[in-house]
Amino acid sequence: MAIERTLSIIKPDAVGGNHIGAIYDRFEQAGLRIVGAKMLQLDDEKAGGFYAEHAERPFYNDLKSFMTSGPVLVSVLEGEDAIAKHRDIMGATNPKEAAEGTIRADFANSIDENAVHGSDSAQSAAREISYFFNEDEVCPRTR
Ligand SMILES: Nc1ncnc2c1ncn2[C@@H]1O[C@@H]2COP(=O)(O)O[C@H]2[C@H]1O
Repeated sequence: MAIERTLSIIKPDAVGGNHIGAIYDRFEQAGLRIVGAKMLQLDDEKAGGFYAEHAERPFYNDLKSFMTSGPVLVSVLEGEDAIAKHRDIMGATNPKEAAEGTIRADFANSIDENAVHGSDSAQSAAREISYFFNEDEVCPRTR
């Protein structure tokens, strides 16, 4: 299987709930390596640009308000089949539909405040990683 990179966001609800360590633990237990990380306070423009594909959706303004309501932790995860693996660990977008034991089942309360985001394809991973990280801010493991 191919080694891939994917973008992870731990959203304001999960950062505020002090769940960063628990969520990182799930990534690492699944064999994903954290190769880039930073905490950011997004503003309306930065959050809106990230979610530009949803600009016409009815939830876009609420999504921007939520994503700017507190800091987020953005990370680059690397590993075999990382994009699909990360999405499996997160669970369904709507936590009410998320499988037992997934991050959203355990840490999210609603589809609007759903704890985490992950890239959904190789193309979106490339765009989303470069949206938040310069090349020299991603550090391949050397040991
Ligand atoms: N009906 C909806 N469909 C998809 N995403 C939604 C919907 N309503 C709110 N959202 C939020 O919009 C976000 C867009 O991508 P995320 O994977 O970060 O998670 C999504 C949800 O938190």
